[in-house]
Amino acid sequence: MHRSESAHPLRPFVELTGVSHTYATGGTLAVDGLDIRVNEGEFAAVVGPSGCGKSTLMKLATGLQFPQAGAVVVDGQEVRDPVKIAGMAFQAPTLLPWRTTLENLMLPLEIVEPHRSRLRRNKAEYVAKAEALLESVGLKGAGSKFPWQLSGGMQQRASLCRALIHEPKLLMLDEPFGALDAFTREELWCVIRDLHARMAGSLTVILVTHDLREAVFLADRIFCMSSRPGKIIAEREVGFPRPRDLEITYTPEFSDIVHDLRGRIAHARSTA
Ligand SMILES: Nc1ncnc2c1ncn2[C@@H]1O[C@H](COP(=O)(O)OP(=O)(O)OP(=O)(O)O)[C@@H](O)[C@H]1O
Repeated sequence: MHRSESAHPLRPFVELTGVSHTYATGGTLAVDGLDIRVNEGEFAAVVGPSGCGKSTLMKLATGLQFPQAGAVVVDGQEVRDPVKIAGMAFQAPTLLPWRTTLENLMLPLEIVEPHRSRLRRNKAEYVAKAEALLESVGLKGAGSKFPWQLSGGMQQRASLCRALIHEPKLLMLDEPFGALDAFTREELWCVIRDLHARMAGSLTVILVTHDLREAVFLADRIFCMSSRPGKIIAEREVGFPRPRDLEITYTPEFSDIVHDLRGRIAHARSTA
């Protein structure tokens, strides 16, 4: 069933209202009058010209930066500290080279409560969970390897597992597949599609990407940002039913949406 047909009413999960943020270093006004609302369980994508403030939006939504104006609310709470219910994955997988893959996955559990207090007593249970996650992304048996023994695509899969190990309600993906070749990237689209589907409406995802095909394949809703200072200039629902197959990326309907988004970003760039 497509999410918009769900029997449950949509609940806003991430809400930024009238948000403006200037970085202290350099005094850059990164976003101004930014309004965005992502509903619980939704897969949202954010696209826009380079440097328009997409990563800033992610930092504001997760409490890594705080706005000078406007409100940031996640899961009904105003954001005042780093958001612990969020998992994050970035373009660089940022795995620690001196830890095995499994030990890298366990890292959030050493920090985030209630897992932190439970970890020592329930180690075997957590290790089993980490191994099951690795298996679900095609990395069965890779837990004992060090990150430098894995390919870039494998490292990014492991990094996705690390972002999910503490069962976050919110997954923030900032260009996670940007450094990968086209085939590996498409493989990972399917991995993330399946991870999101398995969470059955309990995992909200926000994906920042330059790849418009990626946004249209994965997202329920796409937000398009203006040039800096960034704000949302267009919002579009993607109605393809789920589960989606890579074949949809070759349909005229798919190309029409990509084309429309491309036009909006080109226009935003030219009016900067
Ligand atoms: N920590 C920081 N300190 C100072 N300025 C920053 C910082 N982070 C970002 N900026 C500035 O804020 C603006 C928006 O940056 P941001 O990284 O949010 O854009 P982006 O849309 O994610 O960029 P890209 O598409 O190139 O990844 C840029 O001008 C950038 O130089």
